[in-house]
Amino acid sequence: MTPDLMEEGARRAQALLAAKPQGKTESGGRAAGFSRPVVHGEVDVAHGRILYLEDVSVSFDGFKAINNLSLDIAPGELRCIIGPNGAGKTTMMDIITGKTRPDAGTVFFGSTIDLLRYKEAEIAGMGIGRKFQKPTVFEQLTVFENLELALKTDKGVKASMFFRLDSGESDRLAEILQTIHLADAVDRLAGTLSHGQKQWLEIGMLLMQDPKLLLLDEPVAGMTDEETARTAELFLTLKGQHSLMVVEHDMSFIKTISEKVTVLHEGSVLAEGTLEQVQNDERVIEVYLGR
Ligand SMILES: Nc1ncnc2c1ncn2[C@@H]1O[C@H](COP(=O)(O)OP(=O)(O)OP(=O)(O)O)[C@@H](O)[C@H]1O
Repeated sequence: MTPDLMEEGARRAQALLAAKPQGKTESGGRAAGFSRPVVHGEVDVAHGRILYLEDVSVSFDGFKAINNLSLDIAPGELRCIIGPNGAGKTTMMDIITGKTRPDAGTVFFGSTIDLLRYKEAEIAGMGIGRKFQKPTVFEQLTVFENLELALKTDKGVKASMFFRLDSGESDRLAEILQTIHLADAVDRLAGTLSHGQKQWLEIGMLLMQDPKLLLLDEPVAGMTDEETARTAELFLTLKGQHSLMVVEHDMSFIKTISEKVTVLHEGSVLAEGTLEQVQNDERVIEVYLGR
């Protein structure tokens, strides 16, 4: 989530809390920003690509963090991105989401939307959802309220306080609760959830906005084995309905979910293929897997 969206979401959560008498809660000092204008338009995927990067480069103080990077993702694909520390994985996501502007190259959403012409919040509104490594949920709100908050469009704080879900939205919320394995925890304060459950809740908040493309940064870091297995299940459910780009270091998790894996190294694609293919690639073994 972008910083401005985080602030906006936090403002709304505060307004909701002020309207709802309750005991003291800990927020953990974090705030997510899921209430933002959802400007869903059609994304033209007729050419078989929902995301397309070509010859993208960016330098920080003369250091090329992304170096002529070209990559594309098919609609409904679940793509895993791996690579050593500093390979440029986060920077690539920053470029896709408009947080970082590249010095050169092309970044398209579908075949007609030039993402480099849009700001971070606009890109989020087009249906590109991003999940950072640490969970950012509103800890002092319930699971239900977090999901509800994620649906509220940019109606201003007052309007959002009186926001009511229509029946279609209620159905969607119930469906997402099942998908993220939190149907039994709907009334629990998010702050009382386990780390894995918070991660799922945040994914649920993104899903409430029906993103076309989800970027997920190390989603299973810090999870128990059981939570990791459930997250794999979750991603396999989401694949097809959404396109997913998952950055992970956990190879057994990748093995469970992956079809195509892209290996980044020094800001470029080093190898691409099935996990087995990239694991047997000498260059990959040298720079990453064999270390
Ligand atoms: N804003 C910045 N200013 C200077 N250097 C940066 C900046 N952002 C990234 N870098 C550098 O660019 C390189 C790529 O960083 P990036 O965080 O994208 O790698 P990564 O593949 O996500 O690594 P990790 O697996 O450790 O998260 C690193 O050498 C990093 O230090």
